[in-house]
Amino acid sequence: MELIKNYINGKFVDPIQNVWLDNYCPANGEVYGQIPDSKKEDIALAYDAAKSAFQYWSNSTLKERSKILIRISELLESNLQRFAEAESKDNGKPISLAKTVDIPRAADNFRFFGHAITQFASESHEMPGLNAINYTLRQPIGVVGCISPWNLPLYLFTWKIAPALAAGNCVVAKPSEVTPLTAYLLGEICNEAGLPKGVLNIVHGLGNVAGQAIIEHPEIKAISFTGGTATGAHIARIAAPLFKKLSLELGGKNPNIIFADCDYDNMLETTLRSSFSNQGQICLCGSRIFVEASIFSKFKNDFVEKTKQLVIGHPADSKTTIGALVSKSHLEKVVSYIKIAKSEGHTILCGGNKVSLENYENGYYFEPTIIEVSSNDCKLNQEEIFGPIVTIMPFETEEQALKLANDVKYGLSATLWTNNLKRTMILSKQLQSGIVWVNTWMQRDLRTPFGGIKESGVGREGGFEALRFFTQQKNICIKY
Ligand SMILES: NC(=O)C1=CN([C@@H]2O[C@H](COP(=O)(O)OP(=O)(O)OC[C@H]3O[C@@H](n4cnc5c(N)ncnc54)[C@H](O)[C@@H]3O)[C@@H](O)[C@H]2O)C=CC1
Ligand SMILES: O=C(O)/C=C/C=C(\O)C(=O)O
Repeated sequence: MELIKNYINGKFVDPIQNVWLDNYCPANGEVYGQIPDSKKEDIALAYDAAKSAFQYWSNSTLKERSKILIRISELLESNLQRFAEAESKDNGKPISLAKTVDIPRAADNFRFFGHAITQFASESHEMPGLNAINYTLRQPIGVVGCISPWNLPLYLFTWKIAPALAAGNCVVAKPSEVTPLTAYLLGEICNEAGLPKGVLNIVHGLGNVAGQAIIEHPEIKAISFTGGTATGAHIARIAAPLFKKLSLELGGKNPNIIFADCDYDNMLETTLRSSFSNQGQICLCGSRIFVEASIFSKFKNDFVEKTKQLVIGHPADSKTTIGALVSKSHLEKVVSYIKIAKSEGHTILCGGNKVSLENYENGYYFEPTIIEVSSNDCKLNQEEIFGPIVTIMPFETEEQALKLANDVKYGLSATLWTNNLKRTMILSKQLQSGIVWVNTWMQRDLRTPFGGIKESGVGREGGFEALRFFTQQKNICIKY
């Protein structure tokens, strides 16, 4: 049994009320560990530790912060196999993905912000003729809250924590209760890297209990959250009257627009990934595929053919390309969309079923699924499924493609496949999303602003945007 503990003030501690939650393995549906069911008093303890550490950490040199963050990054890299195995076991994702994407990116997050903080600067404004100069300090906020989801557990957890720490804040963080394991292991790495006690505190537990206590805490003045749109809206309702800074990275229902003039083979390979990577559980997945009518039928056949070749298997098997969904309840949510698809009269081109793997019959496996829809105005195209289900639909004109792409409440990312420069420029400008990829997908440069518009969130993560979020400005005007 894997017993996960809270990491508070540099130590691993039991939850104060000694209440625990079961942790399930998606690959076989069995309980394999327990995690703290932390309450308000655990968050208060973590807050106190963070507050005590703030004086030292906020005054530490950039050199010290940078050195420790880079050391954490190195330790994650040298523990790659251990972390990848833990992530794969806890989340159900293929080990190959955890090893090549999740854990390397978590390490990159620390290294990137370890360097970025040494380059972060603020402005000064001289007032010619008035003998005055303004300079703007960018000061750490204090104790901040970081709440992350289950789909890219350590990747997204560290994407928040690293800039918060780099900017001189102390952190109370809560990973998803569904995937707590790598966040727990991170505590060990932080101690080994010499992160002073209390600077980072990791508390495990339910969203509506431990998470709620973070967002309600009157002295935690900034919240960085990634997760579902409904949860984001709830957090905003609580945090706004408490005047907290908020960064919300929420759901998506991203269009993947394919024109006939694209580089077809690259498009097909990438579309396979943008549809089904991580079992479709990435907020950036292109779940609505719109294809120019002249290549629709070829695309449909080729895409179905390729999808059928994906290997559904145990996450620990290196040949597996489609692992298990994260939880039983999420599997049931995904299954419910097949019923909806049938009731809405769509055509299931492939997939659509749960999979019973030999020896792992209780695991949460589901076939990668392609559904042909005839309208964008249906639940399948309007609601975030967040699983291995994509829809395809033909379009005739650029204008129609744009209208279909934008006709949704979300606005996180969009992918465009074309070699027409003018079309690229016009559509990229008009697509309602925070991120547009042209002839690529999920090509990430950590310096760029990352986030969505509409119901996909507010605020931007990444690069200096994240460092700006985790600092507050103070303008000082000096007359001489
Ligand atoms: N990266 C993304 O965009 C994600 C989107 N989702 C979407 O959201 C749907 C629901 O998934 P959930 O696991 O329920 O996501 P969620 O949004 O409830 O969970 C994300 C994080 O928020 C925490 N949380 C939940 N309620 C909270 C509260 N009241 N106060 C503070 N923290 C709270 C959770 O414990 C978790 O750490 C998914 O089916 C998917 O459509 C889910 C996870 C990630
Ligand atoms: O690459 C990133 O920074 C983020 C990727 C994915 C998500 O944020 C998500 O799936 O929530």
